[in-house]
Amino acid sequence: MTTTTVTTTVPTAARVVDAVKVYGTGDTSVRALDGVSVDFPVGRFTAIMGPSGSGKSTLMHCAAGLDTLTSGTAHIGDTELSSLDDRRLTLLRRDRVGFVFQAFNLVPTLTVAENITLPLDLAGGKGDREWIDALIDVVGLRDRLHHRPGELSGGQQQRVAVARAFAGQPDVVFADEPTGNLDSRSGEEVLGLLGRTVRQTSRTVVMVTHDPVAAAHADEVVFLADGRLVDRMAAPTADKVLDRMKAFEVPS
Ligand SMILES: Nc1ncnc2c1ncn2[C@@H]1O[C@H](COP(=O)(O)OP(=O)(O)OP(=O)(O)O)[C@@H](O)[C@H]1O
Repeated sequence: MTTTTVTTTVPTAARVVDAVKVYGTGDTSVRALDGVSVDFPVGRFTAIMGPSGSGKSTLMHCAAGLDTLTSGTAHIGDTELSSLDDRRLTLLRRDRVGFVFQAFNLVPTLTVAENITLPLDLAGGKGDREWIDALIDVVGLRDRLHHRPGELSGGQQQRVAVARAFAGQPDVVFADEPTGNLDSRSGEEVLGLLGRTVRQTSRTVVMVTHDPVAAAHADEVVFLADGRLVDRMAAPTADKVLDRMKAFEVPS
């Protein structure tokens, strides 16, 4: 009798391989990433954690094509980013990547509805109206569609930013400290929303955070220290993440 081993591999929405990023030259150079290989699977919510200066933002920026690696490769789906010229990289960021930043970055003169569809309007397309309609319900903003950002709470504004990030059905949404400007209750709402959007729509989120409570909303946490990937934790809880972070503080 023969046995067949079936291995199922989850496709990756984004990944970096042997990523090195050096800022500056000579004595003052900083090795912000020192040989990181990490993949962000499709349909998962991954948090990146680590002490201040460990390379979290650098990793996110390089993985998202906002910055370039010194060596190694960064991929969105099957596309290797360094193979793209500036124009194609801009199109890839526009069409296949969504962003949520700490500062909500909404356009104050546009309504909620207009802010959500802004990237699609700038791209000259209409997007998938059914998807956007469903998204408005996921983020709970149907009764605010004609309001302007200034008429919304911080948490509501970040929910608009989340809807905008997902509007074009990107391969991956990168969120950089998305709850950094929010009180804990609004932060919880936005994190719950990110988690729900991933689970209900099989989208992919990669989030940089300092906060163990925020990281606990993710499916998995990857830990950086001194520009290296040092650990991964599935099914995180705030306590487990906090314990792991405390270990970084122990002098070696
Ligand atoms: N543009 C830059 N020029 C020079 N050094 C930089 C630059 N950006 C980041 N660095 C350095 O690279 C290292 C990693 O920085 P990075 O911002 O990626 O870390 P981080 O983990 O996101 O930090 P934090 O949690 O404090 O935001 C740090 O030593 C930082 O000082």
